[in-house]
Amino acid sequence: MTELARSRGIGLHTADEVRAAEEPLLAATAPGALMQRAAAGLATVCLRLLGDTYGRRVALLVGTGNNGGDALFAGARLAARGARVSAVLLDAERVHGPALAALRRAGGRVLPAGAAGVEATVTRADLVLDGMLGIGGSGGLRPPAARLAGLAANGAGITVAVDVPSGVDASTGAVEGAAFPAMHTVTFGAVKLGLVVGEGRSLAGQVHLVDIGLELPAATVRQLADPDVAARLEPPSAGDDKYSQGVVGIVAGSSAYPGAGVLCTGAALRTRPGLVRYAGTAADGVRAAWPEAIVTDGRPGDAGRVQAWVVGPGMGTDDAARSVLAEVLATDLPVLVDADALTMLAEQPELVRNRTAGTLLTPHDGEFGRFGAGRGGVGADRVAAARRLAADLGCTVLLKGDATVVADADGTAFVNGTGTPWLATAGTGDVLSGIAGALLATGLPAVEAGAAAAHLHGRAGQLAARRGPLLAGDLVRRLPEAVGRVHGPGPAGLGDSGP
Ligand SMILES: NC(=O)C1=CN([C@@H]2O[C@H](COP(=O)(O)OP(=O)(O)OC[C@H]3O[C@@H](n4cnc5c(N)ncnc54)[C@H](OP(=O)(O)O)[C@@H]3O)[C@@H](O)[C@H]2O)[C@@H](O)CC1
Ligand SMILES: [K+]
Repeated sequence: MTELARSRGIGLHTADEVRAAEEPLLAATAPGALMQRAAAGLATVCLRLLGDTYGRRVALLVGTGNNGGDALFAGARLAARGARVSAVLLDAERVHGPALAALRRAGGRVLPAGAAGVEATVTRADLVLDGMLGIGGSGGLRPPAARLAGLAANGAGITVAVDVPSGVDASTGAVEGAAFPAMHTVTFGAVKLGLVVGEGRSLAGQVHLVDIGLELPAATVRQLADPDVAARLEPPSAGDDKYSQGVVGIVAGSSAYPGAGVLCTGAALRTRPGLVRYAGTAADGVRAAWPEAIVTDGRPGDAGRVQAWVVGPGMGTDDAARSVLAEVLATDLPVLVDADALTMLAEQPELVRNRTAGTLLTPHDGEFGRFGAGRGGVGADRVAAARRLAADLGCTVLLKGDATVVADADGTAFVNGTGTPWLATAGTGDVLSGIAGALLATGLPAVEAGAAAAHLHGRAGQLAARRGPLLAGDLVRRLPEAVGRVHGPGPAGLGDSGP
């Protein structure tokens, strides 16, 4: 097995996939055994978070399904360790009976959601466990559940979601109205896709996976970790020269606005310093900033041989820009299309439909909406949106966001896990394009190059944000450290310990 095949990242699964995997396991195990595994794992995480359990106040928010059962059984385990546990029931008539009995046996207190003491119970708890809704939830939280989520948000305790924060769609991360704001989510059997994408990402907090013995099909959506990205960044070998490490050509910026060309070229150089070529009207600015680049103010065809192109950031949308875009897309090389080039491409999508080499489009939500398949906007399901545009154009789509999604025309997708809100800054997209273009030139398939680039970009952002507000140029400066970070400290134990 190759290094790349081994480093496939963490699988992310939908609620339907988890349900399908649960069925045979439920049939093959004793009744209630899976719930006991879930509750034991949940209680272990809560014990770790609480530290000393004796006398600590724990509030359970309990819904009508098995998610509530998990919370009650875990609460019984915490009560047995000396915690003062109170269960707030959304519906006292419909609650997991054996789990409620277990909590009562362990000395837990039970009160209905409408009782007078609920507000104090939830807001003064040291830990609030959200067992209102799991993968069986749908639509926005109903009012009693929404009220409890609000109390937990205003309380002082550690907030822990059981399987999924209530109100978050487990498969898409979408939220309609209120949701439980979790500092931690303890999830069972598989990491649900909705915990890492869309609004779900910030509501889930830190995700803890408890193994309950589920056997899932190979995931079609994955998240790369540092070692997975390292496996995609082949370091130069002894026999390499400046041409053999992958040469990227950059078409970005303009004479009036050279910044995008400078940032994009710099990011490519800092990712794969072997050789970067630049062709465009920001040539003077790029030459001054990056004497290491080979620069021409001519057309792409004048730049010399490259293995991949980046086209678009800050290049404008005039006739000259349109003709340059058409020239680059007519090559049989991988091309990354960003910013102004996306605006032009949305008017002429046929330019990419029949390309044989990889094409990586990197839209933000606004640019996404300009394409036919993107009309109506990205919507609540960001993975489905990226897949839709990729399938329509036969391309790879990197949809930027808090958790960037990269999807291929065949449905293979990655959700990025690194980054910081500080990345929402002018010019950071130009940097991402330079990184991804440099990786495309090394021969990585577009979906892999996009996923690895998003990860590196987020890591560079995290490193830069340690010093406060970041500028796009700070990302470029931090890229070598981000590359070093994903490779790890190495055998000698030297290197930056990271953020
Ligand atoms: N299966 C297994 O082996 C294992 C499963 N496990 C656990 O089970 C969980 C799945 O359990 P589940 O299927 O019982 O569904 P669950 O998420 O508890 O919710 C269903 C209830 O919610 C209600 N409801 C729905 N929408 C709502 C809304 N918007 N606002 C308010 N209420 C709403 C709905 O009510 P109804 O619509 O019927 O009135 C229904 O009664 C899973 O996430 C994991 O924690 C683990 O123990 C491991 C083993
Ligand atoms: K929950």
